[in-house]
Amino acid sequence: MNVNWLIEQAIEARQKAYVPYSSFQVGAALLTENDKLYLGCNIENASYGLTNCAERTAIFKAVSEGENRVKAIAIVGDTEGPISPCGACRQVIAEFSDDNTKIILANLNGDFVETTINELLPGFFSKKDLIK
Ligand SMILES: O=c1ccn([C@H]2C[C@H](O)[C@@H](CO)O2)c(=O)[nH]1
Ligand SMILES: [Zn+2]
Repeated sequence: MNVNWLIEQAIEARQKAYVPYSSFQVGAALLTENDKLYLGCNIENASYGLTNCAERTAIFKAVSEGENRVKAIAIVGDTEGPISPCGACRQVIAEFSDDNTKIILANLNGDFVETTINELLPGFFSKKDLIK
C-alpha cells in the first residue's frame, strides 16, 4: 500500500466536496482488506448538523457494498498541519478498523502522519463492550 498514492486519491475525492456553508473541502480515500478503493467527500446540509464528513462518506460507501474492513484510510483537508478527524468519525472508523489499520492524516502542503485508531480514540466503545 502506497501512502502517497492514497493521499493523492483523497485529494481527488476532495474536489467533489459539497460545502456551501463552510467552504472547507475534505477528501478521504479508503482501501479495504480486499484492496478495493472507496472515495468520499464531506457533504453539508442547510440543517448544519446533518453534515456527513468525508471519511464517513467513504466508509459508508464501502460498507454498503459489503466491504467492512479498512486496511488504510487517508483524509485530507487544507489545514495547517495534518487534518484531525472529529469525534464522530473516530468512533465510526473504530467500528471497521483494527490495530493494523493505517490511518493517514494529511494536508495539501505534503504534511502527513500515520496513526492508529487506538491513538485517535483510546478506549473506544466497541462490540466487545456489548457482550454480557
Ligand atoms: O476530518 C474532517 C473534519 C471536518 N470535515 C468537514 C465537516 C464540515 O463539512 C467541514 C467543516 O467542519 O469539514 C470532514 O469532512 N472531515
Ligand atoms: Zn467527522
